[in-house]
Amino acid sequence: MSTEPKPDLRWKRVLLKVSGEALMGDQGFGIDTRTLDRIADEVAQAVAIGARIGLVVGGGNFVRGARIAAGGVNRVAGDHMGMLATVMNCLALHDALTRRGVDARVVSALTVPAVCDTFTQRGAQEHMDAGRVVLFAGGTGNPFFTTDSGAALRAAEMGCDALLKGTNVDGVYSADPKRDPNAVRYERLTHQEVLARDLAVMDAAAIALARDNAIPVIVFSIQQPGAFIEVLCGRGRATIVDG
Ligand SMILES: Nc1ncnc2c1ncn2[C@@H]1O[C@H](COP(=O)(O)OP(=O)(O)O)[C@@H](O)[C@H]1O
Ligand SMILES: O=c1ccn([C@@H]2O[C@H](COP(=O)(O)OP(=O)(O)O)[C@@H](O)[C@H]2O)c(=O)[nH]1
Repeated sequence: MSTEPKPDLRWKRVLLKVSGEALMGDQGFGIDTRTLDRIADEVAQAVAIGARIGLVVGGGNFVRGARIAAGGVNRVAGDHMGMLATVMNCLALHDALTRRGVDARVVSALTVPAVCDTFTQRGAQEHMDAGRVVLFAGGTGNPFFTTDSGAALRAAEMGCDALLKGTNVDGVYSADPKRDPNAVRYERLTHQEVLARDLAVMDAAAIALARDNAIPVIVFSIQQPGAFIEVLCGRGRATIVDG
């Protein structure tokens, strides 16, 4: 048994949202297995230091309903495709976690019984309470929603201490930092400030749900190796949205 002292966790029961695009790594599409393995390593490390983890994975590395609809496909069909993309990402991450000996389950809001269990609040809660990593596939299970909203919903249902948004940027900025080189990064904001200033790092429905349930949202770069563990311990480069 390791004699290494375990670091103190600032957040013990968390919902980690990983954007689909983050899984692409440097590729333009799909899953980069090196990135997948690194994220699985970090989740395994978090479990080893005592964190309870629910995971919502996006699907933007494969399909976004709105983008498909812009090309003429029916929006609901496009959103169903997007939700199926989240199932694929969860299956990949589940496999990577299982290979590391982490006890994990995929539960989907969009029922695909041949490949994973169907989400129920009670079943998922039991898994989390037992220390299993729960991968929530299918977002909310409804078209016209996003996996950010799915993440806020599951964070509330699972009684999580915080919603950790692991994305491609290292926090919330005054404007989209990918478009505006003069955008300023914030250390701390309230949910209400994010909504009032229309800071588009997360959709408004997700921020409002987190606000209404007093769930802090922490935005950090999942691209940065080690950042997830740092954030779990209350350190590292991130924006905290709270209060
Ligand atoms: N005010 C902002 N602060 C930080 N990031 C922002 C902001 N506005 C827009 N973004 C964009 O939001 C993205 C993060 O959201 P995410 O859900 O991971 O990706 P997407 O919205 O493409 O699915 C970043 O890649 C960033 O370019
Ligand atoms: O509750 C949900 C969650 C997701 N989606 C669909 O799945 C796609 C992928 O999710 P998202 O865009 O949130 O993924 P991310 O941007 O995090 O990769 C979305 O574009 C939607 O088409 C949906 O219809 N309902």
